[in-house]
Amino acid sequence: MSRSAQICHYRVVANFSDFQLGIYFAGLAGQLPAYPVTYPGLEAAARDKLDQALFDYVAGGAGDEFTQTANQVAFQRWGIVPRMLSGAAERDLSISLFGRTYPTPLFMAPIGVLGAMHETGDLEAARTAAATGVPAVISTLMQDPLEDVAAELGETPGFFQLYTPNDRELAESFVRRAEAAGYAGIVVTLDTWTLGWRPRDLGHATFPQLRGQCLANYFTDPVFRSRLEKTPEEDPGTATITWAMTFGNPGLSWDDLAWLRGLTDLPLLLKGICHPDDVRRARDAGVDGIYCSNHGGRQAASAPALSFLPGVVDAAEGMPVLFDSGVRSGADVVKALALGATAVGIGRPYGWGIALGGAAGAAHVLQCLLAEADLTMGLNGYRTIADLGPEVLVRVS
Ligand SMILES: Cc1cc2nc3c(=O)[nH]c(=O)nc-3n(C[C@H](O)[C@H](O)[C@H](O)COP(=O)(O)O)c2cc1C
Ligand SMILES: O=C(O)C(=O)c1ccccc1
Repeated sequence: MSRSAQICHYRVVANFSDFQLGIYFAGLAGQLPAYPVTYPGLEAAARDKLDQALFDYVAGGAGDEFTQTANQVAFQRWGIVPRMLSGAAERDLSISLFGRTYPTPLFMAPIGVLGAMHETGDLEAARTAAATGVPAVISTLMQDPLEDVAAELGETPGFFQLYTPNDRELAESFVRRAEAAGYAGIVVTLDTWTLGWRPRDLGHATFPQLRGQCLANYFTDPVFRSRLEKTPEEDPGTATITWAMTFGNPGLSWDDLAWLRGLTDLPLLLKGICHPDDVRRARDAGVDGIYCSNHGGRQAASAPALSFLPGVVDAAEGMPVLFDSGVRSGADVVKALALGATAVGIGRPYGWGIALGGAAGAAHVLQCLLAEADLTMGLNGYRTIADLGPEVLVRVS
C-alpha cells in the first residue's frame, strides 16, 4: 500500500476496518506498516529520530509529570459496556460543529513546535487536515506564517489558536490575519499565560522558542515588527527577546473577554477551561465553544482533564465542548465522546506522526485512532455518536 493510498483511504470508505484489512493485505506482500500502530511505538520511534532535548520538550510535562500520566490513567478507569445484536455493522462517526459536518469526531490540537519536529511541520499538519478531513487547530507558534499554513488546508477548515500577547494591537493583528487567511474560528488558550515548571526542559536548559524557533507569526507581523528597531532578519536575538517579553499575559482576566469577543465574528473558543463556573462565565461573555483541556499536563500540576469533562459538558448546556489531554487510543476517543465531548483533540500522537513522516505519518496516526474508535463502537454495539452517553461506560478499578 503506498502512503498516499493510505491517506485517501478512509475518505472514500466509510467502514474504517478496511484500513485494518489494508494493513493485513500489505502484510501478505511482505510489507509492514510504514509507521508504528501503538502510542508507545510512535513515541519510541520519535525518540530515536529527534534530538533529545526536542523529544523531551514534546514528551515532557509539568512537575513530576503525574498529571500527564493521570490523563491517561483516567481513561483506563472507564470501561465500555458491550451490547450485542444491535445492528452496528455500519457506523457513522460524523459530527457537526459550528454549522458544518465533519467526517470524524477528531481534531488536531495545536502544537507550537511542529515546525521544529519536521522541516515543514506546520504545513504538514495542514496537509494532513486537507487529506483526511480532520480539522487542525493551528498554533500561534509556527515556523511558517499562518497564511502559508492556511493555504495548505484544502477543503478542511482550520482554526487559529491565539496566545494572547500583552500587546493588544498585536493580538488584533493576529486575529485580522487569521480572518483574512480564512480560518474558521479562533481558539484562545488561557492556561499558558506564563510557562509552566518543566523539569526536562530545565535540565537541558533549553526551550525552542527562546532559541528563536517557531516565531514566524510574530516575525512576519507588521505590528510586531513596528515594535523593533532592527528587523528580525537583521537582529533575530533582539526579536526573540521581544517575543519573550510580549508572549505572556499574566494580567489577562474575565474583564478582557468582552474585548476578545469583540475582535471577531468567527466562532470563539476558550481553551483550558475545566471548571463549570468558568464555563458559565464564558457563556455569559458570548463565546461559542469551550475547549476542556489541561494542556496535556504541560502547564500546571492538576487533575486528569477527563475528570472535569462531565461537569464542563453539563454547564455548557449544549454549547460545543472540545476536549483533549491523554487521548491515546480509539477507545479513549469513544470514552471522551460518551462523557459528552463534541469533538476529541489529539496532541502528542499526531505530533510524533509529523516527526516520523510529515503529513503521511500524521494521517497514519489519525487513521489508526479512527479505525480503532470505529471498531470499538461497532463491536460494542453503538452505531452513531448519538448512541454514546455516560450510560455506555462503567467504572473499573
Ligand atoms: C509539544 C507541544 C506543544 C504544544 N503547543 C501548544 C500551543 O502552541 N498552543 C496550545 O494551545 N496548546 C499547545 N499544546 C497543548 C496541546 O494543544 C494539547 O492541549 C495537548 O497536547 C493534549 O494532550 P496530549 O498531548 O496528551 O494529547 C502543546 C502540546 C505539546 C505536546
Ligand atoms: O509547550 C507548550 O505546550 C506551549 O504551548 C508553550 C509554548 C511556548 C511557550 C509556552 C508554552
